[in-house]
Amino acid sequence: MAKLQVAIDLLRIEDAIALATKVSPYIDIIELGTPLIKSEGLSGIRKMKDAFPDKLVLADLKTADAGELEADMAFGAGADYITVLGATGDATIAGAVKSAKAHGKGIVVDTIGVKDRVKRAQEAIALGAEFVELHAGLDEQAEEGYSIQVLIDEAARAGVPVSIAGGVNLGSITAVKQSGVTVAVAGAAIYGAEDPTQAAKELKELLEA
Ligand SMILES: O=C(CO)[C@H](O)[C@H](O)COP(=O)(O)O
Repeated sequence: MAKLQVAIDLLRIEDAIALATKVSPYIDIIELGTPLIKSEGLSGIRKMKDAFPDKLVLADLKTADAGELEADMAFGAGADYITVLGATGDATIAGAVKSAKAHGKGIVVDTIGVKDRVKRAQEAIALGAEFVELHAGLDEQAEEGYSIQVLIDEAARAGVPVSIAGGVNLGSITAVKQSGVTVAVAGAAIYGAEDPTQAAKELKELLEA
């Protein structure tokens, strides 16, 4: 069964925890988005984990260098997963994986900006990542002609554990699920919904259908 991850792209940890409180019954992984971490720092990760000790907490660090050090910092603050950029070198991914193994946690490699996402996903799993995020970021989503279908097609042929992020919503989540993903990531479809609790509930139901 695929997991549901909420990407919280808010700027204040109080707002993020309030949102997580509303949606957590339907969520497997709570993601602190990159802007939230830049705004609140490592203490934001600690506050979220303290508020939800039984949930998996993902810190979307998008680490580009010093993989082992940045992973140590976030795992020390309570993260269960961190993201490392697939666009960076293998040594950075390997360093973060070393830290994850030492802490009993996991690395997620984010393919944002990577030309051949499927090839890089396979390489990242070989390096020890737990799963790879096939990701079209907010800027790519805003480009004319963007369709999540590209990610869905890539997930179906990846042959390794992947998540999809970039426009997962009530209209797309069934196709996302059918592509065989390990995790479906929904940000705006939840935090931007009029009723985030209902949105999370419906997304979870479609994922489990
Ligand atoms: O990591 C991100 C941006 O870099 C977003 O959290 C991720 O893309 C979620 O997107 P959406 O709001 O479309 O679900």
